[in-house]
Formats: sequence, C-alpha cells, structure tokens
Amino acid sequence: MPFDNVKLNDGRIIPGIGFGTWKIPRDVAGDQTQQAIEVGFDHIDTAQVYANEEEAGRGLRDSGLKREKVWVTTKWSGVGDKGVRESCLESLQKLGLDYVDLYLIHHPRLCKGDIEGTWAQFELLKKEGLVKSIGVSNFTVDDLKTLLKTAKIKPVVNQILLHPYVVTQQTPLLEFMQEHDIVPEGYSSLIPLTSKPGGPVDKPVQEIADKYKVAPEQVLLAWSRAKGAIVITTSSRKDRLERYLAAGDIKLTDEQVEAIDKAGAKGERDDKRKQKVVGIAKYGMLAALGGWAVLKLVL
Ligand SMILES: NC(=O)c1ccc[n+]([C@@H]2O[C@H](COP(=O)([O-])OP(=O)(O)OC[C@H]3O[C@@H](n4cnc5c(N)ncnc54)[C@H](O)[C@@H]3O)[C@@H](O)[C@H]2O)c1
Ligand SMILES: OCCc1c[nH]c2ccccc12
Repeated sequence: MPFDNVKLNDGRIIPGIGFGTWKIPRDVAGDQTQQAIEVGFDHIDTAQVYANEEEAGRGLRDSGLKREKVWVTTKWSGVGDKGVRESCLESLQKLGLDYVDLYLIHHPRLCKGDIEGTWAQFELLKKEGLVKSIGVSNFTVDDLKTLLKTAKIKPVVNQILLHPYVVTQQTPLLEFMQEHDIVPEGYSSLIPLTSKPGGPVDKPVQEIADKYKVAPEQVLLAWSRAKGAIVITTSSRKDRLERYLAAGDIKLTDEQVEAIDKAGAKGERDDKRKQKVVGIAKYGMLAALGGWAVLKLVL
C-alpha cells in the first residue's frame, strides 16, 4: 500500500510520497521517471534548476498514465534572471504540460528581499490556471511570517529538509506550519543512511527495522510521515522505489518516533560540539600566527 494522500489547505489532494529528479542526468531522467511511475509513484517533484524537466515530462508521457492521475510539482529557481511567469511558461513547455499541480518558490533568497511581491506573482499564476496550487520551499518561520502578512492565498506546502539529525532545529518550523495549515514536504529523509552512517540514529532505526522485518530506509520514511510530512525521495533502483512505496504501511508508535527523535537530537548536539572545537582550533591557529607575525616585526 502506498502512502496515504494528504488534503491541502486549498482543498486539493496530493499523493503522500513523491519521486524527485534532482541530480538525475538528462540521459537517464526520462527512463527513471517512467520507471518510478510504472512502479507506482503518481507524484513527480522537479525544478527549473534540475535541468531535466523535459526528460521528466517525456518519462511521464511514455508511462502512459493519464495526466489527471499524476501530480506534477516544479519549482521557480530564478534561473537566468527570468521573471516568474516567463519561467513558469518555460517549465510548462519543457514538461509538455498545460498546467502543473504545484509550483514552488525554490528558496526564499531567490526573492531577493521581496517575498511578498514574488508571492503575488505566484497568486496570479494560480488565478490564470497555469498552476493548480502554490507553495514554497526552504522557508523559515520568519520567511513564512513575511509572506503571510500580505498573502491573499496561503502556501499549501513548505518543502523542507527533514531527517532525524535536524529534528530539534526543524520542530519550531513544523509547529508554525501546523498552526497555519501549511503541510511539510520533507526531503533528504535518508541522510542518516546516505551521509551520516554510524551515527546515533542507526540503533533505534535498526531495532524498529528488525522488529517489523523491513529495511532501515523504510523506517526513516515512516518517521518523516509520522512528523506529518509528504515524503519526497528518489532512486534509480527499482527495488528501492518498491521499498519506499511499501513503507506507507509502516505506522510507528509514539515511543518509536521519540526514540529516533532522541537519537537525532544527540547527533545534532554532537555535530554542534564538533563545529565548536573546529572553530576554537581555527581561532587558536590564527592567534598563534598573529603572535608570530608581531614577534617578527618587533624583533
Ligand atoms: N527543495 C529543495 O531544496 C530540495 C533539496 C533536496 C532534495 N529535494 C527533492 O527531494 C528529492 C530527494 O532528495 P534526496 O536525494 O536528498 O533524498 P533522499 O534522502 O530520499 O535520498 C535518496 C538517495 O538515497 C539512496 N538510498 C536509498 N536507500 C539507501 C540505503 N539503504 N543506503 C544508502 N543509500 C540509500 C537512494 O539510492 C538515493 O540516491 C530530490 O530529488 C528533490 O526532488 C528538494
Ligand atoms: O532542490 C535541490 C537543492 C537545490 C539545487 N539547486 C537549488 C537552487 C535553489 C534552491 C535549492 C536548490
């Protein structure tokens, strides 16, 4: 069973797991998108800056799935200083679509200090019917507060970094979004496996995986879902894609979520301590070098 669908604040229904196309080379992006759809994904997440919208669109068409049966998200990434509407039209043309389901501001810094004005342009795109829903990505609480001050339409989602090693730093943002009915879309859920293996999260994740006879990556996706997020993930491997979808069946208990949170928070503290030590060492070296230079001048 795949992940449950999620109802957005504009009344539309989004599939709870999406296949992302970041870093997929153009020569294989079409086939990988088609493979994801054939395995059962009905939600594709791409972006202007991923430079593979054309191929993702081809994969979509080659899958034979009807347009209305697949959710397509793309993002305005401010490539080449094009305006928002021009970028959107170009993305649609590349994807071979006459609308996308969801259009996101890829990062607040792309708004160059004018979040309100950029969002107003997104609202116009929705009114024009070029995009069905509008949202944001990588927005902090302060960025969302700025946007909400003048927004006529609320963002439906905020696509954010979400994995156990950022749980402490992201919790206030998740709480703010819940208060305002903005759904989190979590990316890089598998960081504990892909870039931080051997960390404190491994133990509780493996224990849960053993108990349920599932793979660790499935537990991490279930954790992200338990945090209320739509999961955005990816793989070139069919077996992994199948496992991701099957993770929709895993419902973690509050105690299991807490055990992963606790281990994640420990990892966050350990990282901060390491960064502090590196900072002090750098400062010490600079001070020693300065002292040596002064001595050379004086002597
Ligand atoms: N909005 C943004 O700024 C932003 C940023 C990053 C990603 N994204 C989106 O999210 C998507 C997924 O991002 P991601 O790649 O960081 O996600 P992810 O954390 O889901 O990692 C996916 C990778 O994990 C690998 N993997 C799966 N199981 C594994 C295992 N057991 N051991 C080791 N590796 C394993 C996969 O093969 C794949 O390469 C992107 O394609 C993009 O669409 C958006
Ligand atoms: O979405 C993946 C991360 C990423 C790649 N290029 C970008 C440009 C702006 C914001 C995020 C990204």
